[in-house]
Amino acid sequence: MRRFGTMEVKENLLHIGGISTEKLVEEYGSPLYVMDQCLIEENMNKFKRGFQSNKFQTEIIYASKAFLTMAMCQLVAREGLSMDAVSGGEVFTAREAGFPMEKIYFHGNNKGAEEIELALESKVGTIIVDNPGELELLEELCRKGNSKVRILLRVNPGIEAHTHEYIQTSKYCSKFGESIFDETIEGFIERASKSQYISLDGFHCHIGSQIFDEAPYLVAIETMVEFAAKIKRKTGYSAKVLNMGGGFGVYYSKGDDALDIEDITSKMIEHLERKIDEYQVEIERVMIEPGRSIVANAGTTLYRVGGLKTTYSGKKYVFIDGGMTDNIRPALYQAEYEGSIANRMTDPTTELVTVAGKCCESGDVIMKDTLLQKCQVGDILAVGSTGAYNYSMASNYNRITKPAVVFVGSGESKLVVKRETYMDLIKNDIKLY
Ligand SMILES: Cc1ncc(COP(=O)(O)O)c(C=O)c1O
Ligand SMILES: N[C@@H](CCCC[NH3+])C(=O)O
Repeated sequence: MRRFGTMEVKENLLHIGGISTEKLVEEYGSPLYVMDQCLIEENMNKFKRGFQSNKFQTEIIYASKAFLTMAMCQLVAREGLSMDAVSGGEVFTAREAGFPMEKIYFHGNNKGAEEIELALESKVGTIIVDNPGELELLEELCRKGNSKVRILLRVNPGIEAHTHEYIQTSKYCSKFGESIFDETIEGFIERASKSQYISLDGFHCHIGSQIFDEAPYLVAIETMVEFAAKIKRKTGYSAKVLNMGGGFGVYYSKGDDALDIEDITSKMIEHLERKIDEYQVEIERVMIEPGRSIVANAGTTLYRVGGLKTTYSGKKYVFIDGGMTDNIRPALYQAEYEGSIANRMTDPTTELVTVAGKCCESGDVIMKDTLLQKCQVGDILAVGSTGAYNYSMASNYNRITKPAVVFVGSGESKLVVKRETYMDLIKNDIKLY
C-alpha cells in the first residue's frame, strides 16, 4: 500500500498522525475512517499556492460531496477556502457548522423549492443555476422573499475526459447544465442577465472526476473563454466569473498517475491568462472546485479481519467487518484500492487474496486478487486513500451501521462523527401495529 501524509511504520505497526492504528481501533472500534488532518491541510495549501494570478482573482472551492462533516466545514473555513454544496443537507451542515455562508456555492440539477428557500434564508453566496426551469423557480422565490442572489450558469462545454463513464459530466448527453452548442442558451443568458432578482456573475463547468490528463482542462479553459467572448459579441453580456470545476485525479492503486496539484493549477493559470488576453474577455475572477484531490489520500479505513476462507476452487478470501456499505466505489466503478495488514506492515506480502465485506452481496469486494501479508483473525486491515466518496457515499444496506470518523494529527485523535448505533437505525421507523 502506498503511504501518504503522516503514515509511518514503527515496530511493524502502521501509525497515522503519530498514533498507532491498533490504538485507534481499540479506542474507537472498527471499521473506522481515519482522516490525516495535516495532509488535508497540505493539499489545500498546494491549491492555494498553485492557483494564483496577478491578472485576476482566484478562489478554491472545496467540493464537499467528497467528504462532509461539521468538523470538515470548520477546517475548510479555517483554511480560507470556499465550499460547494449540492443539496439542502449539505447547505444545512455547513450552516450548522458555522461556515461563512457567503462562501457557499449551491449546485444541483434538480434543486427543490425548499432547498432553494433554505439556501436563500441561509444567505448562501452563489447559486449555480442548471437550467431555465430552475431560473424561473429561483426568480419566483426571490420575488416572494424580496431578495436578490448571485448566480453562475452551469454550462456543458462538451468535453470528453477519459474517466469512468459514470463520472463523466460533460458529454453531450450529460444531465448537467445547458450545452454551449445549443442556440437557445443565448436567450437563457440574456434573460438571466436582465432579471431584477438575480445578478449573473458568469459561467460554471465541470468536465468530470478522477481525470489524469491535463489536456481536457486546457481545452475546457479555451472553450469557456471563447464561449464568454461569443456571448459578449452576440448578446452584449460580459461574464466576469468563470468556475472551471474540479475532477483532479488521485492515486488509488498501481497505474494511477495522479495530477500534481501545484503543476496542473499553475498550468491552468498560465493558460487562463493567455486565453483571457487573446479573446479579450473581462474575466475578473476564476474558481476551481476540487474535492477528491483534497481528501482522498488523507483517508484510511481500518477494519478487523473476522474470517479467512479458501473456497473449493482455491480462491482465498479475507473477510472484514465492513465492506460496500462504507466503500461502495469498487462495486460502483470497479475502483481499485491498496491495503496492508496494519499490524504486520514489514512482513512480506505473499498472500494472493480477495478482501470481501459482510454484506449479502457477491459484489461486496473491497480488493480483488491483491497481495497482502499473511494475516490472522483479529488483525487490522488498513485500506488506503479512502478519504473521498467513501464516508459521503456510505449506506445502511443490510442495516449495517456507519463507522465513526476520527481526525488524527500530531499524536492526537479527535472523534468527529460517532459510530452509528442500532438505535440510530430504527429512530425514524414507525411500527405498523
Ligand atoms: C460540479 C462539481 N464540482 C466539483 C466536483 C468535484 O470533483 P472531484 O471530487 O473529482 O474533484 C464535482 C464532482 O465530480 C462536481 O460535480
Ligand atoms: N462519487 C464519485 C465521483 C462523482 C463526483 C461528483 N460529481 C466517485 O466516487 O468517484
